[in-house]
Amino acid sequence: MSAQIIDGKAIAKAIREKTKAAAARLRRAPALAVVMVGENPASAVYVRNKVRACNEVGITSIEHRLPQDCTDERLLEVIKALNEDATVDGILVQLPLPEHMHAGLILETIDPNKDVDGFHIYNTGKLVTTGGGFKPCTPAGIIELLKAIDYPIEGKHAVILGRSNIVGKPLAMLMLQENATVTMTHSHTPNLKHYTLDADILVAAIGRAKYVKADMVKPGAVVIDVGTNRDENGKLCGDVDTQAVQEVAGWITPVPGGVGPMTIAMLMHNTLISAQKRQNIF
Ligand SMILES: NC(=O)C1=CN([C@@H]2O[C@H](COP(=O)(O)OP(=O)(O)OC[C@H]3O[C@@H](n4cnc5c(N)ncnc54)[C@H](OP(=O)(O)O)[C@@H]3O)[C@@H](O)[C@H]2O)C=CC1
Ligand SMILES: Nc1nc(=O)c2c([nH]1)NC[C@@H]1CN(c3ccc(C(=O)N[C@@H](CCC(=O)O)C(=O)O)cc3)C=[N+]21
Ligand SMILES: [Mg+2]
Repeated sequence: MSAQIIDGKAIAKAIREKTKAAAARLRRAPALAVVMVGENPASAVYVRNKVRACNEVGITSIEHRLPQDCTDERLLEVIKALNEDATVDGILVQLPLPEHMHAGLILETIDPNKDVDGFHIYNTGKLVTTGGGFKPCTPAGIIELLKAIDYPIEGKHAVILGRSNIVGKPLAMLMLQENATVTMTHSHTPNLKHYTLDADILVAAIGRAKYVKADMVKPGAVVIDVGTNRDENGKLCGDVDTQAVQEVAGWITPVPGGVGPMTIAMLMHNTLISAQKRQNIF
């Protein structure tokens, strides 16, 4: 048996095209401010990909680069100015921030109505209660991938490896909304395999290269690989041992070309929604 590959690149492209068409109907192009502090090389790649997507979709991108030794106060000034700038629809502060800064505090100063990452506690609160806020891009992109392959989430057992605030936890909430039965696991979970072998949908978001092996996966399962790691040869790889697992799984996302492009497509989508709201489209 060999899994079908979920083509995140193609699905993301379709979302960007829809976003582009809708953005062109606005009075003013949506604008996204991307703030990057320091010189993290991985962050630089993602920021470049985000700016490229903005250009393609017709979103104005505003890049702010601050030095590694930037203070919380300086970054807060930049965010305050962006909050007050009526032409800015989305604000994204690239994570991780340097060690000496207080990321939690900083994220709470972004105007929740411009928080297109969906990381502010206001949007987190909406996510767990009524819905309607900005949904974090990676989890939202994963739900879109499952919809694109017409996979019925309702009643399925979704097992999530990793409980970060940006992937694992918000994804659990979205899966619950879709009526999955959700199991969250983390580094203190004993006998992980016990859970993964029962998963209809297995999501790996732990940051460990090729950690998920074929003997951990139920035959026919949908395997979603969020990991963005480097293998022993410095090559980009996921949290899943793709080559082995694709012999067991029913569906699998590749790295690159799976979840990563969806994260960026959903960021474009969220920025569009923000601009539409600001321009009273709905
Ligand atoms: N493609 C994309 O768009 C994105 C990719 N990523 C990638 O996804 C990966 C995860 O990132 P992120 O969500 O930020 O996670 P973090 O690095 O913040 O946290 C990792 C999580 O995995 C858990 N964990 C670590 N080892 C194990 C293990 N052996 N078994 C079970 N759980 C484990 C940790 O548990 P504990 O809480 O107990 O420490 C923690 O909850 C990274 O590779 C990152 O680069 C991230 C965001 C977007
Ligand atoms: N405020 C904030 N928001 C984020 O959304 C955010 C963040 N900080 N910090 C880091 C993580 C990680 N992340 C990725 C985005 C795109 C790819 C992506 O495009 N991946 C490509 C490959 C890219 C490459 O070649 O390295 C792919 O999988 O095909 C990966 C990872 C967003 N994150
Ligand atoms: Mg990917």
